[in-house]
Amino acid sequence: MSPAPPDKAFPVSWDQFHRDARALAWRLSGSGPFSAIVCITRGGLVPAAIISRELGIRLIETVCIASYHDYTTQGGLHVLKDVDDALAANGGEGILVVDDLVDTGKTARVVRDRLPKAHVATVYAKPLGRPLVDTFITEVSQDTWIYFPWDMGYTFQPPIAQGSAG
Ligand SMILES: O=P(O)(O)OC[C@H]1O[C@H](OP(=O)(O)OP(=O)(O)O)[C@H](O)[C@@H]1O
Ligand code: HPA
Ligand SMILES: [Mg+2]
Repeated sequence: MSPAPPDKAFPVSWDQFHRDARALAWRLSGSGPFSAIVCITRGGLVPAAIISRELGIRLIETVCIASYHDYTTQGGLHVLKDVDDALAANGGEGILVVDDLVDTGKTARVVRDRLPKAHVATVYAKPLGRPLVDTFITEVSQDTWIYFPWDMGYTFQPPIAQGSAG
């Protein structure tokens, strides 16, 4: 049986995401210099674009990992594309790994095992995954689902008095 979906919702607008990703870049500006970004697709693509612009990092590599196949349910972890061997050669020293969030930490663990000396950064973090990241901006509880702007659209909201869940 699938685990219950998280109780709470944390919707993030494009404006909010841009602010939070830029705040992450500010925080990271004291930790570099970084020679390249390794972005965990797909979710890491958006913060990686913002951070690369802010920190002037133009060498961007991807590691392509998928595990949430059915909305909020995590399945087996699939590494669809690994990091380039040349970048991983010295354990990832001087490399910045970027993702949108860390939840259980399973995705970040795979990348850490591959790049043990890299600096791992996410915009959002949940408690189980938090030990796997070096830098993040906002923590939400484990029973919260983060709704990213690229996953959402505008829909009618019933008034609170008519039983809107909020
Ligand atoms: O800490 P974890 O429990 O491993 O979860 C975090 C990962 O889950 C999501 O990716 P997903 O597998 O949904 O793929 P996507 O980035 O292509 O949406 C998210 O973008 C992180 O990469
Ligand atoms: O809270 C989340 N939101 C979106 N994608 C995710 N992938 C793992 N956890 C989450
Ligand atoms: Mg992802």
